[in-house]
Formats: sequence, structure tokens, C-alpha cells
Amino acid sequence: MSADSRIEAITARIVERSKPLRERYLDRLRSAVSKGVHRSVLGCGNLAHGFAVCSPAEKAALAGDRIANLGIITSYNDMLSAHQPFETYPALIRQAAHEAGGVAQVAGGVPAMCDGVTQGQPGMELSLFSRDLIAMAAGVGLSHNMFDAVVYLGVCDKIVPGLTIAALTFGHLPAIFVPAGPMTSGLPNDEKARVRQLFAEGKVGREELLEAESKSYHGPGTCTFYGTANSNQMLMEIMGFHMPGASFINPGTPLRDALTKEAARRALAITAQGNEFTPAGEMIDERSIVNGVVGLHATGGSTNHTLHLVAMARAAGIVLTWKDISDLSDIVPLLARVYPNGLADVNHFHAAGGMGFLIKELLRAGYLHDDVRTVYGQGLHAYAIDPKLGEDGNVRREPAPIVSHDPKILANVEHPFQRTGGLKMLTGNIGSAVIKTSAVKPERHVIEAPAKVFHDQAGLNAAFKAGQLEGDFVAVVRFQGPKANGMPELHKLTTVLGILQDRGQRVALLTDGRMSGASGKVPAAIHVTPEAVDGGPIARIREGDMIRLDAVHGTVEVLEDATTFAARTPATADLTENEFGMGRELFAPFRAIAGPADHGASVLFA
Ligand SMILES: O=C(O)[C@H](O)[C@@H](O)[C@H](O)[C@H](O)COP(=O)(O)O
Ligand code: SF4
Repeated sequence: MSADSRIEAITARIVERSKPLRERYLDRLRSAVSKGVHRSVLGCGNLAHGFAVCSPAEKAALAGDRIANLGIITSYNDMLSAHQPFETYPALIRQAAHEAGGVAQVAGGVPAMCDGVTQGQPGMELSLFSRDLIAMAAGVGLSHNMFDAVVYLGVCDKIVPGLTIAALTFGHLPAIFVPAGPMTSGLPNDEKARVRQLFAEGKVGREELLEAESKSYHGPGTCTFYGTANSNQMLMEIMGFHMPGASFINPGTPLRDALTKEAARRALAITAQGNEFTPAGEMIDERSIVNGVVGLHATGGSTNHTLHLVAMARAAGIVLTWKDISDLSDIVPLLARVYPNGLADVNHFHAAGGMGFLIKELLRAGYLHDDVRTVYGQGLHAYAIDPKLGEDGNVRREPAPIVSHDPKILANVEHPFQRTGGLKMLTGNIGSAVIKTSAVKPERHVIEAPAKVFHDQAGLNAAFKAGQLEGDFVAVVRFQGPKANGMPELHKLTTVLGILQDRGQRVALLTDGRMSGASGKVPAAIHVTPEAVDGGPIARIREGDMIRLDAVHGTVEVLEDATTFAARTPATADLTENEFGMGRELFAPFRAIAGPADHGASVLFA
């Protein structure tokens, strides 16, 4: 069944726009594929180094070119709750590969930053750049040219985008993403947010706050709000990089392990040595990317993917724009209410029918391209399933439920929570920005108020503590772009702005920085480009200027005389504090060459 004609039209314009880059990309990919089993071009010395610690049987197997060798790229570390479970995955994958007649080796590790640990801290200024660094680090592992397919172990915010950039850069190899799954539900996310606001108002102490936070983030697995990490899982499933049903199964369960072993077997089956060769760069095309954007809108996914998905697509020679994302938002309905877009968490989402129900509904309405390749085979309809553990200990897949098990969390397409999706592009006389509307009440989709200008989030928090944030206002927090200080998330502002909004003030945020995928209820025009440090118009805004943020009509404007506004000298900021400390000195080259937000804010693509 073909997709809705409007979606087909947007896909067609992406294909047309991408043609020059995509054709060159596919030529390079096919040339790499034509060289046959990649390790066969290695000299004996190279090969001996490459399998020195393998068993004699594995060495004999790898010396030929009939046995497939899986490279594992892992982002394991003990600190990220979502990545700690990966400690045991390589052994599981090696065993499954061996049982299936193949070999598996950890090809390399990549760094994984927790944006929860660095939120509001200097380390957050490395976060966005870590995405491209992860792609580069994965490339170092894969550059040994020993592998016939790759299994990527990653979950969180910048890690899956970085690994996807690597997977598409090594697009001549099949790639399967293996998640660790969400932690079990703890203190509800809205209760966590409530205690934070009480602490910010001095109504509870640090002990109560830490107790609430620790009950919310309490064990292995991905944090249960629908932020960037869980948006990543949705994307990997709907784009066909996951095995069907893999996204939201809790770590340490038999079904989780069965999915991991199944992924290892499947990776061996889709190498060039088999009959279902599925190179990642051919599997992912413009339709897969559009399916990813559709999934973002239908679930109220993270604003960070207006940066990451653009960069991920670009790695495959596909040019995705904010207008594509915004136009799809006007078509695709919101079908999920998961925090911050509702009170449920991803475990409740999965129990309500999860990805299988979502994909079934979106396919049924023509919002998704079904005619896509995936790691599982041809056609996205194979993902409209409910994963179960079979008697034999393997994965058994039942059809997705016909009706949602909880219509308050997962709606059908006839009765969506919102007729349009979650992510809109805003344009106007200060450039372009994005806004996530799915978590903002409709009565706050248009805000017109005077500007209060800050050059960092500490300034805004200090003004709050001094009782200076009275009345309606648009907080302009600038010099937070990629070239200024690495484009940090300013999620800590959600608490303060949320308090003022709850008191009845009409407030909004306007920034060239980012917000967390977990940010939500305060209207925020973010990722403003051109950024302040590049002399963007945001640098010409002055205290008291009237600002109008209109998510309904997709505009963000400074309501000052155009000639006067254009004649102003842009403000400057002292960024020396952002150049040193917590490793920021190591990323000066990244700040110097980072591209604009609407091109993915990447150091890899202009
Ligand atoms: O984009 C995201 O989803 C966020 O970066 C998320 O990964 C981050 O960890 C938040 O900061 C968590 O929320 P709290 O800071 O509210 O715990
Ligand atoms: S979801 Fe965010 S807070 Fe949770 S482990 Fe991942 S990066 Fe850290």
C-alpha cells in the first residue's frame, strides 16, 4: 500500500534534492561492495593481527572468505543506566554467532555521555559534539576492514545518532542496532518534576529532591520518559535497524536476551556471503528517513532529532530539511501521550501496544512507506507485531493488537490526541527555529511578550532567585549555539519557567541552544539559526523588544521597526569561560567548524 500522496510528494522532493549526493554515495558504496569479502584484501600480517586472540577454529574460518565475521561496536559504560546492561552483550553475541557458524569480535568502543549527569553542567558543552566523535570512533574500529556486518550497541541521545552516521558511512556493511531496553517504572516523571519545582521554590530540601530523583532513576535501562534516547529506539525500529519489537523490552529479561541473540543470527544472515545481503546504505533510503520523521511526529519525539536526523540522513547522501520535517508535521497526527507529552512512560506505552500498534496504525492510514527494506527483510508491515518469548526460548511475534490496550496513551488514527505532529519549524526576522508543540497546551501555542535577554542559563536562574522575572516575557538566552559553546541543552530552565507558567505568567523561551527531549510544557523556540556568535539577528534583540512566537502559523518575530532593528550593532559575549574546563579545550576545533543547526550542527557535513 503506497503512502498518502502528500507524504509521497515530500519524499519525492527529498529524492530530487538529494540526487547528486545520493548517487555519489551509492557509487562509493557499490564500489566497496564489489571488492568482495573485505578481509580477503588484507595481507597475512594484517589478518594475523586481526585474529590473533581468536580460537584456532575461528582463525581457520576467518582465513577463508566463507565464514562471516561480525564487528561489534559497543558504547558500554557503567555510568549510563541505559548502557550498563551492554557489559554482557558481546559474550551473548559471540555465543550466538558461534552457534550460527559465524564469528564475532568487539571491533571497538565509543564514548557515551549521559545528558542527565551533565545537564546544567559544563560537560553538557561537549554533548552535541560527542555525536560526531562517536561516529569517528566507530569508524576507527571498523577501519580494520575485518568485518562482514556490524552490530551496534547504543541507546542514548548522541550515541545512536553517532552510530547511525558510522553505519551509513560504512554503508557497504549490513548493520543491526541492538538496544538494552527501558528501566522498569519508578517514581512517575510528573511527580519528579513537581518535587523539582518545590525545591526551586525552597519548599523542600535537597534530601527530598535527591530521594525523588533516585526513585525516578533507579536501575539499569533507559530512563522512562520519552526523551531523545527513547526517540532513538523508536527511530531505529521504524527505520528498520532493529529487529521487530526490540525497542522497549526491559533489560535482564529472557525476551531481551532472545532478541539480542536473534539479532546476532540475523546479522550473519544478511551479509554478502548469504542470499539476503542488506548493506545499510542501500537499506536506508529517502523513504526510511521519511518514516523516521513520521514516527517522531506521531510520538511527540525529541526536538534533538531536528539536528540528529538531518545529520544521519546526510551520512547516506540524503538532504533532509526543517521544512520537510515541518510539512510532515502538518500531515501526521499525534498518537502517543508519553511524558513529557503525557503522564505515561515508555513501559506503559509498550504495554498499551507499543511500536507494533503505532506502526500498524500509521501504515493503515498511509502515513508510512511500507515498501522499505529492513534488517528483517522487505516491508515495514513485518514490524506491526507484539514480541513474546516462545516456548523454545526464542522470539515469537504475534500480530499487533487491533485496538490500543490504553487509548489514553496510544490512540488510533481516527481519534488522535492532536491532528498534527509534534515538531514545527518557525521562520521570521530572526532566522529559523524549531518548536515542540506536543507537550505545550494549545492556549500557549502563541506567545507575544517583551524580551528578557540573557547570555547564559545561570543569568536567568539568578534573575528568578532575585524575583526579577515578573509578568509575561520571552526569555532570550543566546550565545548557546554550536560555535559559541557547543549548543548545550538548557533543560534546567524548564523548572524555573514552569513555575512562572504555573503561576499564570505567559512565558516562552527563545534560544540558539537546545532543549532536552524531556523538556516540554513551556513553549520554546530553539535551535535558532543563524546563531548569535555568527552575528545572527538574535544578537540584535534588546531587553524589552516585543517578541511574537506563533507555533500555529510557524513564525517567530521581533515586533520592532525593521530598519531600526537591522541597523543595530549585534551584541557580543565573553565566551572565554566556555573555552576551558571539563575537556572543552579539546573541542575548540569542533566549535570553530561546526555547521548550522538546520544542517545538523555537525563538524562532518557543512
Ligand atoms: O534529550 C534528552 O532526552 C535529554 O538530554 C535526556 O537524555 C537528559 O538526560 C535529560 O536531562 C533527562 O531529564 P532530567 O534532566 O529532567 O532528569
Ligand atoms: S536517557 Fe538521558 S539521563 Fe537517561 S541514561 Fe540516557 S542520557 Fe542519561
